[in-house]
Amino acid sequence: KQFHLGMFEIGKPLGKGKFGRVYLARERSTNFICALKVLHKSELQQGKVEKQVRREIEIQSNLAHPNILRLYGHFHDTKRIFLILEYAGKGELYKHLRKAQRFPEPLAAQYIAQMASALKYLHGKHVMHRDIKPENILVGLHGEIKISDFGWSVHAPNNRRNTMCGTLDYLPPEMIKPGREENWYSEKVDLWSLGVLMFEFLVGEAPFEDTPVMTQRRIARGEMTVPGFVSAEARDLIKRLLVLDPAGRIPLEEVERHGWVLRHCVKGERHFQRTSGGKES
Ligand SMILES: COc1cccc(-c2nc(Nc3cc(C)[nH]n3)cc3ccccc23)c1
Repeated sequence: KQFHLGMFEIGKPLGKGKFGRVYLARERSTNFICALKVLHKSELQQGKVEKQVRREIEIQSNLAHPNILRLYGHFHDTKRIFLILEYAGKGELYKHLRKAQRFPEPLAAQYIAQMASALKYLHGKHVMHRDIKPENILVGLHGEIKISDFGWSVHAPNNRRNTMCGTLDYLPPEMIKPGREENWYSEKVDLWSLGVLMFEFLVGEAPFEDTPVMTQRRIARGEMTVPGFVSAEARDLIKRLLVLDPAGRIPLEEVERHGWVLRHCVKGERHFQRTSGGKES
């Protein structure tokens, strides 16, 4: 299907990410609501991220999962690239996390179950995200979460060296310590990040948060303490994800049937549950 700008009625700007602005949009012929991400080719060239954007488009357009933001299509004009993305009505998860400071365990467990389901789907296609963090997760109208921003995802294995920018908090030890780079590109990196995400949901800050040098050292040694208010079952799952040896991390199938997750998640639909007083799905 060929898309072009004239097909869309552009609505309010939703916000701007690192390399582009996002607008609410409606496709005229179908009245379909979506989010239009506008990237300026010049900015991408300066940031040397054209390849990353091409990869994001190639990977995300082939994915269809309720907890992964859909990329319906893309088009470009002389100056800009446009991504036609699924619209997630409740915006960025990290804003909800900051506002709430930390999530109640039942809500955190539902989010972790949805993440595990999405990661299982991704890993089944030999795609790993490699940049799981609250900033890259959006919230849909019914409270379901959607992984977005596949800029760092790759088809395993991949031997591109990636200059990391942004927070170190979510990096697994195998990407901190030099050597044995084949570990860099196993899907197990997403399991570590899932553990960091779970900790941040429950505690309100990342487990190894510190100065950059100290963060790297604490990650490499797996030095973190889980506060007392975190339940024993949640602590158990965090400890099974934040394992230095990638091979020792609990597999996603076991995350989904861990006591802490099962206790808070109703059987059946994993990608969303009504939490605010709605009927159980
Ligand atoms: C930096 O803040 C940004 C940046 C980009 C988008 C939002 C934002 N996005 C969405 N939904 C989206 C975004 C995409 C790609 N699909 N669905 C909803 C919101 C609601 C309130 C405020 C902000 C929102 C924020």
